[in-house]
Amino acid sequence: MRPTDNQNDDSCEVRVGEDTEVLINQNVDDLSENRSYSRADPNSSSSQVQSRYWYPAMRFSVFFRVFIAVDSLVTVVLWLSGGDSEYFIDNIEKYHFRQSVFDVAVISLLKVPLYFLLIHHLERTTILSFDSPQNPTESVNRIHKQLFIRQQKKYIALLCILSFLIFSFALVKGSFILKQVLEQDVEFHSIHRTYYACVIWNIVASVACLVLSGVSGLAMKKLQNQRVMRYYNSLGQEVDQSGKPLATTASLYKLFVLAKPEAGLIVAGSFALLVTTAVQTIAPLFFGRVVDAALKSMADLNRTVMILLLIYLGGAVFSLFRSWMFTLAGQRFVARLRKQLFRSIVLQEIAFFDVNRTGELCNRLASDTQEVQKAVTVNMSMLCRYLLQIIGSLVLMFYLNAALTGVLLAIVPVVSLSAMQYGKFVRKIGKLLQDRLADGGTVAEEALSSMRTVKSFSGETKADMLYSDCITESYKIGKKLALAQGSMDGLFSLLAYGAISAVLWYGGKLVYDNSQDPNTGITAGLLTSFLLYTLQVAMGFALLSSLYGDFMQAVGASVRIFALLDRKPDIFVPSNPLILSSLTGEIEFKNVSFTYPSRPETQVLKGMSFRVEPGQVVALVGPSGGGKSTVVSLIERFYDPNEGEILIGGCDLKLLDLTWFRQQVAMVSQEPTLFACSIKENIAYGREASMDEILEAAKQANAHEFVLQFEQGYDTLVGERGVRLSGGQKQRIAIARALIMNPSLLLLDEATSALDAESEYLVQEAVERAMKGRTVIVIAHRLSTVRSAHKVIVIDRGHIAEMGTHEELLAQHGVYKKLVLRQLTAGQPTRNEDEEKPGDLSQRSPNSHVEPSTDREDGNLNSGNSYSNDGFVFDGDNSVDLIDLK
Ligand SMILES: Nc1ncnc2c1ncn2[C@@H]1O[C@H](COP(=O)(O)OP(=O)(O)OP(=O)(O)O)[C@@H](O)[C@H]1O
Repeated sequence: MRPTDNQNDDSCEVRVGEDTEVLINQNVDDLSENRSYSRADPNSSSSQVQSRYWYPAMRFSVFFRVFIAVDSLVTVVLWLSGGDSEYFIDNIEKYHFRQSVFDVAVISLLKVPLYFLLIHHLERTTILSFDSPQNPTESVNRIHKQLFIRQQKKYIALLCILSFLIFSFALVKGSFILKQVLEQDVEFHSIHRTYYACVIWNIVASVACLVLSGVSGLAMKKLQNQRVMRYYNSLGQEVDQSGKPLATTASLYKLFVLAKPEAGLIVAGSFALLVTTAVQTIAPLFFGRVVDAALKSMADLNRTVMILLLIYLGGAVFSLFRSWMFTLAGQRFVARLRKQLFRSIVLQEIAFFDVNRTGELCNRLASDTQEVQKAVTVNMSMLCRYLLQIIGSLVLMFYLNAALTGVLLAIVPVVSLSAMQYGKFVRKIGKLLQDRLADGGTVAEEALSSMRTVKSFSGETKADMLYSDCITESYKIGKKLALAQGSMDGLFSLLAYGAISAVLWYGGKLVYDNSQDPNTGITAGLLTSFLLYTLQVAMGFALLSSLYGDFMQAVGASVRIFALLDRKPDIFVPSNPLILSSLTGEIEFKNVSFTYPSRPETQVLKGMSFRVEPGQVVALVGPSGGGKSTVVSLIERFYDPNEGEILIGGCDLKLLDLTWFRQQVAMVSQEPTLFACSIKENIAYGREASMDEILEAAKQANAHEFVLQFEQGYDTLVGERGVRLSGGQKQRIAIARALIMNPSLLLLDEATSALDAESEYLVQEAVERAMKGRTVIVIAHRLSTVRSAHKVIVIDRGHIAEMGTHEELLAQHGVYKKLVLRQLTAGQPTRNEDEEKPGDLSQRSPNSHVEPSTDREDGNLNSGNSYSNDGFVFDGDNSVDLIDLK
């Protein structure tokens, strides 16, 4: 951590509590609670880290303020609830010190702002008087410290005086009233009992305030130990001291904020829900009435059943409406959430995809979003419904028979506590199950998307076993979940039926009492209603308990969703990105070092420096794993270097507008990936293009001929990753895709894959055409490419081993010469010549050594001669027999 910048503006930001932010303006230059410094790594977007002190929400000043607010509320409620309105008005109009508490209420209302103000200033001056151990150079100077301490004392004194005055008043008033009560003064009319309570409460509260004011000085000192330093990057994300974003926490509240746009639908659904719940709550009452009516007369029975039917009809209409609104809200919510989540994922930096598996990310999009959707809509509606149903039923049960309800309620706490424990348990097992299922999903995704590789290695059984293992694991957890759920369901049933039996017994006794004496006990109809309510309450509790589990699962899913949603791409974005007037293709690597974030212990590039002039063709060669592709990835700015600079046209690549820059650059890789759409759409992937432009690009890339041979021409679908095209065809479409961008800088990873001679010739010709008039950086595998390059850079283990033209490097008798010799010695004709291809400047297999062919010495590797494709080695410093070219 390197402090660089003391924010010497006139404001000092002090974050107080979790969600309280206090901005204090002051004219003290050298004091700041809000400091910023740069991280050692300047490449991250979060390199500018700000630190702030946070004070806990549960602290003295908050407690004091809450107490004052509660005190005032209690006093006012006691005052307002004292007697009828006439008595109340009398107390104000004919105010009497010993008969009225009007003065107490007014004082308690007035003291709220006074206390709040004093407590606020006391806390503020205390905070300002603290030194900062984080940065002693920014500590408060002595004069200011004294000043703040003096102010702090002044506020404590004011608090004590205020509390003392209020206490004295309360005590005097209380004493007067007590004296009159004790002396049984004839002139004293006994006041309403809530007024007595008000006076007593006032005395107790004022004593408490006096004590709190007295200890406020001590409590304020504790603030210094309670404060916590928190760090934020320039995006406002909380980070640790090294600048890494902290894991996101999720809460149900955050989830509901996410569902805000659906508030209208949810409110409409909730209204319908209220009506349906009311219907369900009233219905049992009518069941009882039906029983009693049946015992009276047919007319009574018909009328009661008709009313019941009408009530049910209304309930059904609103039930339809409720279900429609909530389902619609859920669908809208999940669609939006998935879009947001996908956007957030695709915006992440490439390093993120090095460590996060595709299958897992797809799972977040599919199943986690589903869980969350269920929680905020369906589960939420069920929660409200069952809660209302339980409350409504209980109220009606009290109304029907309080004693019977008491019997039932004795069992409720046991059920609720078990439900909570059950929810926790289910949440834990549910999360495990989700994780295992996600693993299974990833394995399946991997296998299915690489079906050709799986089949060519006869890997069906292996893939099958891998997937089976994952599913078996999830099944084992599922078994536990089933047992837990089953046993808990059994326990709940036992409790519910136990409650019903108890109610039945006691209710039966009351019905029996009623049959003996109609003035006692209850009727059979009332018992029926009561039993139905009991069932309703028991069912409500049972369903609520399962909802708790669902909510907890949703919280688990939302933690993962928010971690993705809130994640800011860890790539530096300049506040004013630059767009150059033109991209000449001039590139300079200045002492660039790089380590992949996913493998921090291995430095891949070590202080690499080179220049590429505009219009040059630069070939990167070297042993496998040396770092050639990494150089290309850094130029594409998939990653930022850890040290050094990459200059594009003299400007730091990090300062350029990334979207603009990438539009000027095109990449053709060895094994290009096409998208599962038409050829036309694949060629125009980088930008909107007319059909003429597409045709022109395809012609340039030698693709036009073969595309026309397809029945559907440019509308032919290429299949997933272009699987319906041959290797050479895919490469030519990829070249067309690059050409249509008319890039100033072309990045090429020359194909080494086995193409037939004709196809290879066509690809090579297209590549050569594409290279004309552009700056090109090519990871070269062919001698012909290297020979025609303006500059050859030999990269070995992250260093530039050699640099120069082909001829210069050959003259050096170094790594490059070895490399060329290996290629030349690699072209041993094999028995099955038709299937084999020319050598490769960066292949590995330690194979044969043969006499160089004349064609190859000429650099003409595309003559149609066939050589062993893997007959060439360069693997670090492996020694091989060298044939001196001379
Ligand atoms: N995404 C990645 N995460 C971690 N390490 C990586 C990543 N990509 C490459 N590496 C490692 O970086 C080193 C250089 O790899 P790079 O692909 O740049 O070599 P290369 O010279 O292009 O090799 P090849 O010619 O075989 O393609 C290798 O050790 C490789 O394992």
